[in-house]
Amino acid sequence: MIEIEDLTKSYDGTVVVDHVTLTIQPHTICVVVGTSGSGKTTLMRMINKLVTPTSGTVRIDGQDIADIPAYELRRRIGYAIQGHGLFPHRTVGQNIATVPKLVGWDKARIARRVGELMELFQLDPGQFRDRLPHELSGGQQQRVGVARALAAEPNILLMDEPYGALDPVIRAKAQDDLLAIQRKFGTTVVLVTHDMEEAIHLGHTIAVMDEGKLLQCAAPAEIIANPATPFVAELIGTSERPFRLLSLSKVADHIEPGEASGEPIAAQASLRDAYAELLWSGRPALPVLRDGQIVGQVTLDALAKLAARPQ
Ligand SMILES: Nc1ncnc2c1ncn2[C@@H]1O[C@H](COP(=O)(O)OP(=O)(O)OP(=O)(O)O)[C@@H](O)[C@H]1O
Repeated sequence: MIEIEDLTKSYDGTVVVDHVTLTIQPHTICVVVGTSGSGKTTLMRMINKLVTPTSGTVRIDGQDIADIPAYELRRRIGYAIQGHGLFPHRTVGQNIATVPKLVGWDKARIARRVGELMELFQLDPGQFRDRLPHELSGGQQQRVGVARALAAEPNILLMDEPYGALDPVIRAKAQDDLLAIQRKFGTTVVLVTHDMEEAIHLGHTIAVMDEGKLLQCAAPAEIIANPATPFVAELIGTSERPFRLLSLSKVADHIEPGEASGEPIAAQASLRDAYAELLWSGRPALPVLRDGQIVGQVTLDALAKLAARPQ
């Protein structure tokens, strides 16, 4: 658990993080959103001591980080940043091995871990281990950046705009990779982004910041239904609210009996995708496909009810 209590950072008298109190539960993803300059990165960097707070405390599993040496924090907390921050003259293998080497793992264990992570991120070790970062695509570099952050098996991962530079298709894939990895390892993730869509897709909780202050921290559905301030409502995008609600659920959870006609939709698709397909194809219902079988239908009527303002 990460407990941030009354945390403030000022530079030359200008407050950039303003008395923020926030608890991040273990094994969850907390996404920090807000406009540019609202203090998101500064807040996150106080968790791994890259920035020293002016006042307030951060506790990790009950321990004040002021009492934890920086090298130990670096092992416990992975850090992935926009632009990947890879060392340009080190190979992919050497980049991923950075922290395990720092903390003194033996060679065989490091080699095993590098291989395991490369497989996990679908980078064939035979093909990619000895390449330099500039010999990779942007999406591959991004995966190496996250693999490097996870190398020493940290139980906390901090990510600062990790997908900012990726095109939408690769970005969606990278987000799904993160969700799968987070589920597999139970890592506690704090992720900073400008993108509300990304926050809703990834976050168990969303923390909204403006001018250094934390305006609201809640589950996505709660933030959409009950934004705490007009600024939070604006950030969600008033006209987007129904679609954002639909994007939170899967078709699998809203299958009805009955036989619809035409192209089926996958049970794993989001309701938002189903809604788009219903409108686009002009059908009142879509057959739902799970494990190669049609298992029922998803209907326009049901989606319209789900997208309506929560009572
Ligand atoms: N080392 C520093 N010295 C002085 N001011 C700083 C320093 N680091 C950050 N700031 C200021 O603190 C404020 C918050 O910066 P921060 O990077 O935390 O915002 P952010 O929400 O992450 O922004 P962005 O989304 O643009 O990255 C900004 O006004 C920035 O100029």
